[in-house]
Amino acid sequence: MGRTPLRVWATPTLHAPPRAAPPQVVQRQLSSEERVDKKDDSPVTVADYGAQAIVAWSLQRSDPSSRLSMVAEEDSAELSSPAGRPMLERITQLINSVLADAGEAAQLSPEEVLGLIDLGGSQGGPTGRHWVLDPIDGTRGFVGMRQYSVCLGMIQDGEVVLGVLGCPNLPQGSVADDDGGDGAAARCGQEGVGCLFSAHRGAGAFATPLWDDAAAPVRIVVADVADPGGARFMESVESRHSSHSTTAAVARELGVTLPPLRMDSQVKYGLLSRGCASIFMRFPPPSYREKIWDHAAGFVIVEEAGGRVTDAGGVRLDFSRGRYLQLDRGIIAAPPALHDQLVAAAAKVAPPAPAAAP
Ligand SMILES: Nc1ncnc2c1ncn2[C@@H]1O[C@H](COP(=O)(O)O)[C@@H](OP(=O)(O)O)[C@H]1O
Ligand SMILES: [Mg+2]
Repeated sequence: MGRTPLRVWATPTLHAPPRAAPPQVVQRQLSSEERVDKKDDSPVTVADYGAQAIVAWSLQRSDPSSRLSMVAEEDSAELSSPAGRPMLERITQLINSVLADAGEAAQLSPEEVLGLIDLGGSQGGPTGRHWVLDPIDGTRGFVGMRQYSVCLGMIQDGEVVLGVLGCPNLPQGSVADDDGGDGAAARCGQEGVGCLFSAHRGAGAFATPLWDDAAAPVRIVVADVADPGGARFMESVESRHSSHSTTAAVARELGVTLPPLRMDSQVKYGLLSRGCASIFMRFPPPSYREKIWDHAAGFVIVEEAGGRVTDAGGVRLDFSRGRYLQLDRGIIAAPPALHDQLVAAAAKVAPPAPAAAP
């Protein structure tokens, strides 16, 4: 990966002069005018919109001859009204400062920014090439000064073939229990913090320091753990996103004794791929529909690191059905030696709901 705008957006201030507006700066200085709550009550910030526009700009420029299909989280609805104008102008200013810092001559207008954000409205599907973007995954973590990630995947004819996870607050070494908590952001920009995970289908999974263009990517593999007694499991920080009581019950049933590692965003897939933990579980409320941008990049990275990612019934995730995943209960990811045991434990403590009577 060269010095792409995606990497520039995620460059910490310690290693680059603060002319640009990397997300750490935006994260630390986030004001109440720079975030709004969406209709579903989840937050969105200038960083979410800015990252979506700049990735769309970059993808479009990389292949101007083809029509870009991008399935992405954000749309311009909140920014298009007069009330959204100050936020749109702030986003435009941030983007233009990132572009200038990257040595790009281009400067965007607010209207161009709206157009770029709305390039993310593709429906995806089983044929053709679709980019899948979560510009800031874990926005609650971003707002709460915890973990978050910039997640880009590529689907080709229904299969995720490429994935990149930029994790600006994630330590490059071992991750202790408190690394997902409030201490994480205090360390961002420090030596040894900030990871880029990537995978190309059939070519393995790799990790590299996020801001060091010269560092060679290192091949990563999932932990070789078959004994649940030595396994560490990960879950969301937010119990409203994934039931902590269900994961605890599955872990108990399996014989996992270590406490959970709670982290925001797809950094969990990165940590699983790097062998820092051996299980990821997610049990959202039954009415919730998981979106493909929350899993596509992490999915291919875990698979290329030798892991399995399925729904709670053991069926491999299917990214060919549009913007949503169709899941049985939730998501389970683990090395093969643990995965079957996990599915069996989930079937015992969180069985599928009985089919509705005809
Ligand atoms: N009620 C809910 N149940 C499950 N997931 C939810 C949810 N509300 C939001 N999410 C998703 O959970 C993601 C964060 O996952 P995690 O809890 O693992 O950090 C959010 O991504 P965004 O932050 O990109 O919106 C959002 O897509
Ligand atoms: Mg997300």
